Amino acid sequence: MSSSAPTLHEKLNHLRHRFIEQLPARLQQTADKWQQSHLSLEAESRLAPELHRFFHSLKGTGRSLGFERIAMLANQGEEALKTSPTPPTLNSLIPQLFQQLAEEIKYLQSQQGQQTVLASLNSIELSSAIAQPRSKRQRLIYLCDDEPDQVSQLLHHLRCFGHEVVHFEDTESFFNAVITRRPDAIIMDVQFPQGNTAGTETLTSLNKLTGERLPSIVLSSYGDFYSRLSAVRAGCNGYFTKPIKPLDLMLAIDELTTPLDEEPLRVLVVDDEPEAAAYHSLILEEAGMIVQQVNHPADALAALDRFSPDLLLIDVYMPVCSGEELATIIRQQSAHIGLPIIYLSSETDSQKQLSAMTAGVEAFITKPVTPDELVSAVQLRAERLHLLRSLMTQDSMTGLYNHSTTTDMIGKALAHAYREGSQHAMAMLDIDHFKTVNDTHGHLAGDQVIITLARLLKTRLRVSDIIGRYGGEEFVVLLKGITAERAAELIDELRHDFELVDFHAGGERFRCTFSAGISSFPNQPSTEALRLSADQALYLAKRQGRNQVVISKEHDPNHRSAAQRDTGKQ
Ligand SMILES: Nc1nc2c(ncn2[C@@H]2O[C@H](COP(=O)(O)OP(=O)(O)OP(=O)(O)O)[C@@H](O)[C@H]2O)c(=O)[nH]1
Repeated sequence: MSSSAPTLHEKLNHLRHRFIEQLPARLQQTADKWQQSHLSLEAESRLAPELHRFFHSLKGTGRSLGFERIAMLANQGEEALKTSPTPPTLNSLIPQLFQQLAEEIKYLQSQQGQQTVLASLNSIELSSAIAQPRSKRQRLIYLCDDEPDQVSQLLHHLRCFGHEVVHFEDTESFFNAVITRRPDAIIMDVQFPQGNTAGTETLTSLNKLTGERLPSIVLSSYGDFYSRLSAVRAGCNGYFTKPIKPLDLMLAIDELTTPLDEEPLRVLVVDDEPEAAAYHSLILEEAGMIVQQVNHPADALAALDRFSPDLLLIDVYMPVCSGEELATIIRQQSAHIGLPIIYLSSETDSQKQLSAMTAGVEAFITKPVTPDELVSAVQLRAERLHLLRSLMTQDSMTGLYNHSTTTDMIGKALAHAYREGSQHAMAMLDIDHFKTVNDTHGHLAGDQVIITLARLLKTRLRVSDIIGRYGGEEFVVLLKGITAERAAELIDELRHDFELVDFHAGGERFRCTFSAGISSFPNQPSTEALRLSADQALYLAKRQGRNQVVISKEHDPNHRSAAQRDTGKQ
């Protein structure tokens, strides 16, 4: 039985429960410390900063998660400590606040309280930018067409590039499906048994009913003026006459939706409050970003090197070291000079905000922050650095990592795997007889083959895998956390799909294949050893007849590749 992924509201609800669950123990611990500190004035003043931090973070996280009363009580505690009143005032106020907080937690844990929590949760508004992650690689495409030959060819190409495709043979079932679940794009045939423009008429009715113009591309046997006019009136974004070239159709789908080459933004969240860090991470992840959390400032430097974020989101108020101090430490390292930093704090005092900004941070966001505000603040500041970085690290033709970046990233991944004791596999891929492809069909057609293979790797492998263009028609992939055997199976599936892709040049149709060699870590303990070993296996694959995947001999001398097993080759 398949269970659907939790929605943002469900994840938020889980986070709120977790926050409320751990709060009584935290409150009790702080109350006990306060009780004991009464023994001396000195103990009381020693506890004051810790108590201030407790109220401050409770206020921030409470507000972010929508616990208004908890935030209000915490604010009273923070203000009382800030204005440093005489001990007798504090002595009566603090235990009173502890008591009120304990009552509020009890209420929130009761059935009635939980209903209130749910009601406030449902009031969280999510903009369409957040509800629909920008960078998800897979799109939902509805293909409505009743011509079996064309359909099977299109389905192969669309699925091969990682899209989820639902096929409808008639306009009625297509119509009902769109009402139930909106696709990212529609591919619609124009002619059906009901009429020569039944396809475009269905789209027109849908647009009227939904009040939206659904992204759509029309396929037609005719290129005449009136057929095209019917498509324009139905609000279609593209018009293809048959026979369709699937790769051209894929490009049109890309233009209709978000470009695939757009790598998601990477954000590092540093916050000593796990629930606050989890809340902000959740919002950014829902908007399609890759987020990593660090709960101790001392771990931030290692995380920066390992994760290479496009932006840092720091809580200003942390124990051990403040956000300002952390930002200064980071800024003092030349590698991170241009990294955008955003402070996140419940501090509303503008003077304090101004002084915090002296460490050269880009923005100061006051908690609680709405999902929309957080996402747009991060996007605004991170995208410029992200673009500059892409230009330096990516191969311009394919959008894959270039040679030096790939080597660099694999080195870092291996260092991490060595510490964690995990395993990785490396695959080297090379297009077969590529010189002949160029010589026969032209350099532009050759480029198209390279771009298509790059795209196939990008859409079908995991976001966490490292995919690089090593040289001309050679690619390298680090497949994380899997064995050489599993990697060979995965690459062999891609090999099989790739050999069925149709390319067109100068009125001719042609197909291409690739060969691959696989090596594995820690069998081969360094980037260079992995590369050499995978290269030897690739050489063997070429010598044995190409269009196959071979696992390095050093890995297992008795091993036969997945392709060899398929074809029974020795
Ligand atoms: N179109 C195109 N061709 C390229 C690019 N980079 C390298 N090439 C060409 O790729 C070809 C690679 O040829 P070889 O490495 O000899 O490969 P092959 O002998 O054809 O094939 P195998 O023996 O199966 O590897 C050369 O003709 C290069 O000019 C590129 O970016 N675009």
